[in-house]
Amino acid sequence: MTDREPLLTARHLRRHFTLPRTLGKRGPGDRVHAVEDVSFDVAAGEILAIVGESGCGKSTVARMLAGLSEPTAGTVELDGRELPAHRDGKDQRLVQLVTQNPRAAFNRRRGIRHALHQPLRVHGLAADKTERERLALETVRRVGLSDEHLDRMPRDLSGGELARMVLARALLVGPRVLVLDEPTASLDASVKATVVNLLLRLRDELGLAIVVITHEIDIARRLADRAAVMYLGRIAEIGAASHVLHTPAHPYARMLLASVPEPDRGRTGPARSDDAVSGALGEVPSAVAPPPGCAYHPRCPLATQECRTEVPVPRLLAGAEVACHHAEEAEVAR
Ligand SMILES: Nc1ncnc2c1ncn2[C@@H]1O[C@H](COP(=O)(O)OP(=O)(O)OP(=O)(O)O)[C@@H](O)[C@H]1O
Repeated sequence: MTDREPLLTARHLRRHFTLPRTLGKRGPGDRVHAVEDVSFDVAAGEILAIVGESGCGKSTVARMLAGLSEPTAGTVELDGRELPAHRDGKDQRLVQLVTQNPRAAFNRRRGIRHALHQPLRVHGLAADKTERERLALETVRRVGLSDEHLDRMPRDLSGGELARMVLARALLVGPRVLVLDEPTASLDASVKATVVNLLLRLRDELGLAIVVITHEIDIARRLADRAAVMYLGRIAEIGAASHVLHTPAHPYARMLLASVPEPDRGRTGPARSDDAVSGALGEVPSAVAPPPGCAYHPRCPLATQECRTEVPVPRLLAGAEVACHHAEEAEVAR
């Protein structure tokens, strides 16, 4: 892994949301700290999974990577070049975000052919209709669908076919990075497996850098080369997926993985809902007033005075970067 060349780099990303005024008065807690100082990189031909409970900031990171949400601070770079927060033209095409609900991604009144020709037209990527059709056909075949799927309406496609079609539409414009927000959440187990295999193939065939946002630990384990665990807007632990998703050092990552039920630990079981995982873990503090020091300290069995006041700086430990003052003790306790 030493010769990994970063393709996409997130540097000190931060995103705060100012809540609307209520009763004409602003209190001290009027800002949601959705993302706080998040840094990572992804190489070409690599899949990074970002996992964590609902509300930890995963989707906000995804939107900033794709240029759909302006960072409060920090930058997104591609091949060492900073991408503008508001993107157009080629910059817009390079990082493609595919969001959770594939059915909502298509205009239900227009056919699939129109949905696939449209981005080619908008970005001026084909000389004429014949060229658009050729590129559309090539791409639907790449995702394992056939020519006749182009003639259908979105309502005529199954959930799995739609999930593959949204990927086709994202691929059409020639991205170097795919950001997938919960790509398998709405699918049943056998279709999940098809999508996982497709993503692994696309990573290898096209050399894409892929960021997968998911609360399904089992899916992350099957897909990811590297993984990051987020908690209340920050990365708790990041490193090789074989380490982070199996034997993490951060006490939060360990608790998150321990909460994954038995079926999820197998290969084919249904994923557990995010709410169910959160219930097992106890209550997450509010992102409006995150705890000082290590945000996890109120729930952490290893917390000391230092944790209550000092934000832990990520440290390299046994193959992963761990943001915990007591990561070594957690390692020993395993
Ligand atoms: N537009 C917004 N305005 C105000 N708060 C927001 C906005 N978008 C997100 N948030 C808040 O930011 C925090 C992070 O949200 P985000 O959707 O990124 O988390 P997530 O980990 O993707 O959760 P989920 O899996 O439930 O989507 C949450 O507290 C959320 O309520």
